[in-house]
Amino acid sequence: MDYSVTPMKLPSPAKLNLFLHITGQRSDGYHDLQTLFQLTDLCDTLSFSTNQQNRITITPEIASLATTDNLIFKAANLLLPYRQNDSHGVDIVLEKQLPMGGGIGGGSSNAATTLLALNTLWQCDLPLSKLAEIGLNLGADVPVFVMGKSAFAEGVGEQLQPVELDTPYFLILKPNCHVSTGQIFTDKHLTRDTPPIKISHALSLGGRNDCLDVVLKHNPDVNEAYLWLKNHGDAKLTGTGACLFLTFDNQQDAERLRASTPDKWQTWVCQGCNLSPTHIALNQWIEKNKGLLAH
Ligand SMILES: C[C@](O)(CO)[C@H](O)COP(=O)(O)OP(=O)(O)OC[C@H]1O[C@@H](n2ccc(N)nc2=O)[C@H](O)[C@@H]1O
Ligand SMILES: Nc1ncnc2c1ncn2[C@@H]1O[C@H](COP(=O)(O)OP(=O)(O)OP(=O)(O)O)[C@@H](O)[C@H]1O
Repeated sequence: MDYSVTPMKLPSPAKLNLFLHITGQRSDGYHDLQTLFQLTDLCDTLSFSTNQQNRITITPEIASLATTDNLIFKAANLLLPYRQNDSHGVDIVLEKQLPMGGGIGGGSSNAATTLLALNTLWQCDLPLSKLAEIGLNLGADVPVFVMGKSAFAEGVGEQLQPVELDTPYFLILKPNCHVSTGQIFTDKHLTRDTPPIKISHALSLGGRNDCLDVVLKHNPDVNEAYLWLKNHGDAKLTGTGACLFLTFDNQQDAERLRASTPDKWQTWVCQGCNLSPTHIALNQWIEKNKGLLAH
């Protein structure tokens, strides 16, 4: 079976952590979290074409990131043992829009999109739960993108309960710095003892992020952007940053504030969604190519 005539083009969305509580630290050093993941329609795009040469390529290269370190490459390699059509490799074209290391999960999302695409193209036919388990080896945020639904998450982010959230608009702002997730999680002043809450409370919570104070302390640029955004509403940090966001009922208000944001910061306006754009596009591709898949 050669699918190369029908490249599969899939969006790879960003997530926001609407709140992030750290409820404890495990013996392996990792932290137990409770968080509300909202998927968004702000996306990278990945195009997958199978090849007969058994090679995995990614173009264009991401500057200062070796292909072997790219989570897309790692995800494809983790799926290789499950491939049913042995001679097939894949050529992947990445259109990157999501800022890297910004707390919106771009790398994790790219990995999840790759697992989902190749699960079909390589006819692995693994259930989503198995793909999520494989993806967890690449990062704590991969499972939510594999499962493809906005969700309340516990553990390190892998214990997921899908939720139906409002779908407001967001202004996302990226300060001009990179926040090291490892540095934030090793700071001795990090809040690590927030009492666990029940999912029934999670949807009505204000939206505190336990990493905020430590992130602001280490990163003056995030602090400056946070103070600016706070003048315009209930500014929040996603993940361990650096990205900050504000919520809006309508797109016009979000765009208006975006237009007045100082040029030195990158900004995006997007909308929350409950179902991942990746899954919607993948299902459409499968529907359209049913005939091919049946062979
Ligand atoms: C903060 C979140 O963005 C919330 O969605 C994620 O939990 C972060 O997930 P991630 O970027 O995939 O993080 P990883 O690359 O797995 O971890 C980077 C480092 O952060 C620390 N880390 C990460 C996640 C976690 N629950 N506890 C931790 O202590 C670990 O020292 C780890 O070595
Ligand atoms: N395809 C990829 N896209 C982006 N980053 C990648 C990719 N592959 C590997 N990486 C590496 O992973 C790091 C984290 O990327 P990512 O964009 O997921 O961070 P993040 O938004 O902070 O995620 P999180 O919220 O999960 O912490 C990057 O700094 C980069 O070195």
